[in-house]
Amino acid sequence: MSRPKVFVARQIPAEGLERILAACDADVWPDRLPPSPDALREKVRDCDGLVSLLTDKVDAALLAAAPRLKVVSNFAVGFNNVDVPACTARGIAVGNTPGVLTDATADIAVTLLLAAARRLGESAADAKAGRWLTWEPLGWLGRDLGGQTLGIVGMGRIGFATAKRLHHGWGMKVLYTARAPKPDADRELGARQVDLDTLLAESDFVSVHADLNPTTKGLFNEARFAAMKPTAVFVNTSRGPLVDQVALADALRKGVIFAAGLDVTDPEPLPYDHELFQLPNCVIAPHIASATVATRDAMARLCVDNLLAGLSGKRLPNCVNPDVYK
Ligand SMILES: NC(=O)C1=CN([C@@H]2O[C@H](COP(=O)(O)OP(=O)(O)OC[C@H]3O[C@@H](n4cnc5c(N)ncnc54)[C@H](OP(=O)(O)O)[C@@H]3O)[C@@H](O)[C@H]2O)C=CC1
Ligand SMILES: O=CC(=O)O
Repeated sequence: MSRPKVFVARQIPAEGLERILAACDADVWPDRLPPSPDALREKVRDCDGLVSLLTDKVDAALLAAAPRLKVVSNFAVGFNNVDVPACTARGIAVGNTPGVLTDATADIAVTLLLAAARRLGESAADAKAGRWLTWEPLGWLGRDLGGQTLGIVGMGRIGFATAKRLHHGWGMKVLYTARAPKPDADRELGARQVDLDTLLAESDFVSVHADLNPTTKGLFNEARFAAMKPTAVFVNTSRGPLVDQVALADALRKGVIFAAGLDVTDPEPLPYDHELFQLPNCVIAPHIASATVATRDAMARLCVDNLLAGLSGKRLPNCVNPDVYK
């Protein structure tokens, strides 16, 4: 029997790649930069399976070019790069990698929150550039976390893990928005579900963890930043398009909010001359929240489990479109 044909859209950790190569006829994109849409379409033409990354758009045009495709295994928990309804309509199962990156991502949310609150990016840059003149009582004053109010927008896995760290570690009070109540968060953290207006008005720190979907796209606009405290710190580790970046830059420049920490932007990479990079009260990481050795290994395991299950006609262990089995 012939082996399934698979395109792997980038190098992934070796353990995962070895399992794919052992079971499939696999073509692995060798470059550091992603394949262009045209190259991706060409590569999947006769493939049964695709390992995609969040930088690869899996849309109707791609699916039309891949008549044999049975499974798309996304190497990420977020799957906004995949047109899931189009995959379902074609009977293509879509997999993602939830859970194994929750802790690493929550760690970066807390890191950015601290860095923004304590002006770490700005002060470290000043020190490196020769602007560390002396110890100053009024130099680089930031904001304390202890006992402050944290607003979690999207109390899913990563939102909960972030809230746990900040509640248990810094005694923060937790407010959250969610589409359904989260009894675990209420019980374990004494968290309170509120509407977004209340969260923005009452929170000292706002951390965004909702996935990118039609209800969250552009959620953080001029009015939402204006509704926050002038002392507020805003953190986004979810997806760039949840934020209107012109409005964010304005809010940071005018002191509408105190500071921001971002792991995600729109576009990615953010051009190095973008205004957000020029603002001293904005800390930007290049989408590194899941970037630990152990986390990327674990993501590779889940991703390959999904791929191999889909190729053999089995239910994916982590399937984002279970309707495909109806
Ligand atoms: N920076 C990085 O490297 C990483 C980024 N991410 C991003 O983080 C996101 C979250 O991941 P994860 O926590 O595992 O996913 P989850 O699905 O567990 O959490 C997302 C939560 O957002 C909620 N939500 C969706 N829309 C809204 C809304 N309009 N208002 C309030 N809440 C809403 C969902 O509610 P409901 O329960 O009702 O669906 C869900 O609870 C990913 O989708 C991805 O975009 C993830 C990993 C790494
Ligand atoms: O952004 C990363 C993800 O896994 O989603």
